[in-house]
Amino acid sequence: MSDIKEQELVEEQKLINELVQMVNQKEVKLKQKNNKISSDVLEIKTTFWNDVTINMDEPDDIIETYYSIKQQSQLLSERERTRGIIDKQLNVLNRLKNSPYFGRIDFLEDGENITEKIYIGIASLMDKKDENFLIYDWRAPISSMYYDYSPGPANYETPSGEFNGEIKLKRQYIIRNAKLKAMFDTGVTIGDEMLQEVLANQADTQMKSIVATIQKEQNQIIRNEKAKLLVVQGVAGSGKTSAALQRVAYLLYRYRGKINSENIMLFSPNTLFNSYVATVLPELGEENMKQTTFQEYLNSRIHRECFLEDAYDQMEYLLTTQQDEEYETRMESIRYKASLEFKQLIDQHGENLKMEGMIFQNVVFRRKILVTKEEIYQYFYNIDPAISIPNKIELVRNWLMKELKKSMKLEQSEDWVQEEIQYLDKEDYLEAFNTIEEKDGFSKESFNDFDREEAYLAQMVVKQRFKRLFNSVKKLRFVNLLDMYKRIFMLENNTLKWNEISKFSVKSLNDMNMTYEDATPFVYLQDLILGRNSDTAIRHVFIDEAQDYSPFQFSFIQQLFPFSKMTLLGDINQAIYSGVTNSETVLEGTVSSENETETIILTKTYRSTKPIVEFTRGLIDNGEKIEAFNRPGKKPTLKVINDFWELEKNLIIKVQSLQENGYKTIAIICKTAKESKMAYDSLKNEMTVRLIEKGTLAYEEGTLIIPAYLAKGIEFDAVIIFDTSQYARDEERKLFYTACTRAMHELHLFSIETRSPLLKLIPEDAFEII
Ligand SMILES: Nc1ncnc2c1ncn2[C@@H]1O[C@H](COP(=O)(O)OP(=O)(O)OP(=O)(O)O)[C@@H](O)[C@H]1O
Repeated sequence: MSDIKEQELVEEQKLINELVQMVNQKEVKLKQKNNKISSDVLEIKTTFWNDVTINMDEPDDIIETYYSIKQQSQLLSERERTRGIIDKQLNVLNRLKNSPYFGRIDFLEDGENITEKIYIGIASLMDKKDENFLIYDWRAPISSMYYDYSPGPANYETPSGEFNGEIKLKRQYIIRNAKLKAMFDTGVTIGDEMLQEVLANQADTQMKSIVATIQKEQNQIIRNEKAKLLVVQGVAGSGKTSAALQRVAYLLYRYRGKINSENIMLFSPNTLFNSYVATVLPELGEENMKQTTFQEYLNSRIHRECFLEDAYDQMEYLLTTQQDEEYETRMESIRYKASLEFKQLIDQHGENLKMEGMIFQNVVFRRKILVTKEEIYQYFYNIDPAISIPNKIELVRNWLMKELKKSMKLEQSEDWVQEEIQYLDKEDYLEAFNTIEEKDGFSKESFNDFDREEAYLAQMVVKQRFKRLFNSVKKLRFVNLLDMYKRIFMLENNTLKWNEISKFSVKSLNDMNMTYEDATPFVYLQDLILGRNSDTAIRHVFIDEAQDYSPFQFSFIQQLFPFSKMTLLGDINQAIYSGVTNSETVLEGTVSSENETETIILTKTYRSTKPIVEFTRGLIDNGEKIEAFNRPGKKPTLKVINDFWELEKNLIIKVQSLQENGYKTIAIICKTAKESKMAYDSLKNEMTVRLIEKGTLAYEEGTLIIPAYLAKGIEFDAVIIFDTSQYARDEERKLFYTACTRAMHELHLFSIETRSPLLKLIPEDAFEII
């Protein structure tokens, strides 16, 4: 490093020290404020009832009491809220102490003669008087130039207008524990050196934030404010998930006061992924958005109708049951149920139901039909046809509740009630006695009292027994949704193989099995009939791994969040479901027809070393378009062995050598859960290894065995493909690609007897045969 740089290093370190000192001072002040608030909170809590005037004598007094309590509790919650904000600020200061900034641009604004040094960090820091920025938050408008421009002319937009000027210098820093470790002056993009440094690190069981090295095209995703629907199509490892999470942080900053983390929802591929990304936002001083998987959502909406197959079991079926005689029909069925045509058919069914065809269930109590389904049908269709189906259902419910109350009265004189009364506890009798006494006192004629007590007990017994029935009417269980869903398969339809699809669907529903492909259409019909369950509080929905959503599912999600903007992130080459079934995904065509849609394409990949990218790109169409980040590494290896036992031996040796090389997260990726379990059973006594299954919530460092479809979205230092010969069909190419692209530093493939025919797609010199 030149002398000037040495001098600059000294100056930068001096600045860091000053900033840390400033942060320390702010921290002390904030802590004092926090202590004061904590003692306030404690005091309010201990004196709460002393400071409240309670007087219940007159209505006016009651109102006054109410307001007095309300005032005190508001005071308490306001203090607690402030304490929460301070805790968050302390958390951010703590991070700034470790690394106050990571970037700098020297910007000369047009018309000015002083070049301003703009330091950029994970949060803003003001000077003592709170007048000037010492550090700018990476999300501030001015910071956008750091990501968008190289030295030279540049501009940035603020709500009050555009500012032009020139970037004289762009610099990046690596600061750890307040010590400057490295510093780079960068050119066109956020420097290669810095990225090299970051990407050479080991994979983590938790994703990291990328704010210091966001690339220009990723920045476009993060800061996009205009698109109602933003579609990001990016190759494996191009930073889609990273961009999504930094975008959440950006939106929380940009719309502070208007939206908070509760107004943002992320649909992620599985629960393992949820925990993988959980630390990114807190690392940036923000709270996590709401997060769910589509599967969890469906589970919450389908209660007791059927046994619901999940997406993972569907995948297992698709990958392991090709010889099943119904396999082809099911494929057709999956394809059709993914389409918007099927949605239209359900809409048509919904229209028909306005005039006829609703199916109800008898309301039954102790095997006695209280209201027949025909009576409910009559009542339903006697209501004004102009009223919507959900509103009519509401009216039916109210009517049924009244009918139940009538039946409850009649039931009290039935013999079974008398019988049950005899088995009541002493406590129940006492309760009856007390209630009657409290109500209007006992009379002198004890005989009459006895009758009253009996009547009360009868009422109590019947009420108790009717509770479940009331509850089920309240929950609209009298509507037979499942049968109405089955009816759809009796409608006329020109779809190819409709008869076969219908027969197959009805058969499995009759067996009380609901396939995954039926789940969304079923919930959609349910919403048409019972009323839509939309979430109007959500302002922004993110769908990661969007390639695995069908057009039907996407359209359904859009209706669930009517006031929300959407960001879809996906990679058509990782469309493992549609790859196997050849069904449409939302990323193909459907979304581009939406209004106010913007599409951003990412072709550069950051996860894997260059040799790994050169190997994996062979597996996909147009793979040559993928740009690898120039990170050196070893070529992937392939070893073909004779049998399972030899494979076991080889795996043990391979894992050992990877561990010796210092790799901490090593994944043995299998094609299915079945294969994973088999691999686990054979290896668990030979090494420390963990099996990842569909319900696994988190994983730790070490060696794990995982089915390819659960490894989606996450990454590992080294990946071992258990047996490539299992990926024999072209339909499994995307799954194979997804599995191989999980590797950051090393990729090793094994095959029993023969190698996968898919390997023919890869140039021989892209891997080493050992
Ligand atoms: N600008 C960046 N700076 C540093 N690291 C980055 C950057 N962009 C992406 N990465 C890293 O590249 C890896 C892949 O990123 P990410 O998981 O977000 O990609 P993805 O497109 O969602 O991948 P996939 O579709 O394969 O799941 C991560 O380790 C991430 O930290």
